[in-house]
This record gives sequence, structure tokens and C-alpha cells, in this order.
Amino acid sequence: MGGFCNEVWDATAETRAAIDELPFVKGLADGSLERDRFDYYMVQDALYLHGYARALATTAARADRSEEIAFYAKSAHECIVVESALHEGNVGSVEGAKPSPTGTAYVSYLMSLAQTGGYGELAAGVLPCFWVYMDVGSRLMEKAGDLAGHPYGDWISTYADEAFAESTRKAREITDAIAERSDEPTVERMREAFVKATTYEWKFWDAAWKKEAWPFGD
Ligand SMILES: Cc1ncc(CN)c(N)n1
Repeated sequence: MGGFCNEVWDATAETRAAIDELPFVKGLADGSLERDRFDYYMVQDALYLHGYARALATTAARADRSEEIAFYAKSAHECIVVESALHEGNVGSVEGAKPSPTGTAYVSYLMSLAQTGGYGELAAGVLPCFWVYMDVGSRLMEKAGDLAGHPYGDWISTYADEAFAESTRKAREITDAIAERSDEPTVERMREAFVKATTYEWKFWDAAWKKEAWPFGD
């Protein structure tokens, strides 16, 4: 696959290596993660996915090629239907729950791209959410081997799933094609969006480990 995605993947190597070192991710891998930290994460993630699905729907609205409109609209739908089923299965309804400072910041960042950024920035900003999870999920699957009896097997199998890998490939292909037809200032803004969103992925897991809360209540 093409230039832009390979370049930003390399540019975020340090952040991604730091993700692998997070205690939350290590505990998810070997199953030693305490259930209360996982539940905190699941609730926050369900709230995040609600905002992320809206960012994907806006990406679909910004696209002007039929195939790209269909891809982002389908991804928004799957995010609500497939991923939310995983969350509901683990923590039930999240009604009344409030987003953490990091969850608020990540979704607000994506919404700012949706409000003021161009299509390319938005496509680059939503890409780490596919790619980082596909990458982590498939490597955790390899490491775990057999998921039978693994306490977080349903999480691992959701993100190691071939359908999720295919969506990630498609999101990369579209983002590469947008970069290819964009001018350099646009590509620079796309790079920044990808790097920032990847950093937010690190922060999101770090916040879950710390069970981050608002300092004076939410
Ligand atoms: C924070 C976050 N980033 C990515 C994903 C995978 N869609 C997720 N569920 N949550």
C-alpha cells in the first residue's frame, strides 16, 4: 500500500511502542487486568464510540465518491451495532455515565476536525481508531493463541477479526488516495491529525488504567 499511510505509521512508531508497554494493554494481553479497570474502560469506550460514529458519519458526508461515502457510512453503522454489542455484553447500559477528561478531549478533537477540517484531515484523524486497534487486537490474538478461558477473549476476537482488518485496509486505501490527490499543506494537516489521534489512543488506555476522573467531580 501507498505512501501516506506507511509514512505516518512509521512516524508514530514510538507512540505505538509506548501503547504496547502500557500496563492496561499488557494486562489485557495476559488476562491479568483487573475487571474494574476493564469495566471503566468499556463504559468510557461506549461513550467514545458514540462520538466516533458521528465523526465517521460526518466523514461520509464530506466524501464525494460513492464508494467512500458508502465505506464511512457503513463504518459508522458497524461502530454502533457491532462494537456497541461488545460493550453492552460487558457492562450493559451506559446511560447516565459521563465521559472522562481524556474521552472528552479525544471526541472533541475529532469533532473539531469534523467542524473545521477538510475531508482529508477527517479521514486521517479517524484512521488510527481502525488501525491501532486492528494492530493491537491481532497481535494480542497471536500472543494468546487459544482464547478459550481468556477473560478478555471477546475484546481480542472483535479487533483481531478479519472483517475489522478488511475495514482497516479499506480506510488506509482511501486515506492514501486522498493524500495522493491533495496538495502539500493538506497532506501536512492530515499527518498532524493522524499523529494526534494516535496519541489520543495512547492516552485513552492510560486513562483507563488510572480510572481517570474529573478533579472536582463531573
Ligand atoms: C478509543 C478507541 N479507539 C479505537 C477503537 C476501535 N474502534 C475503540 N473501540 N476505542
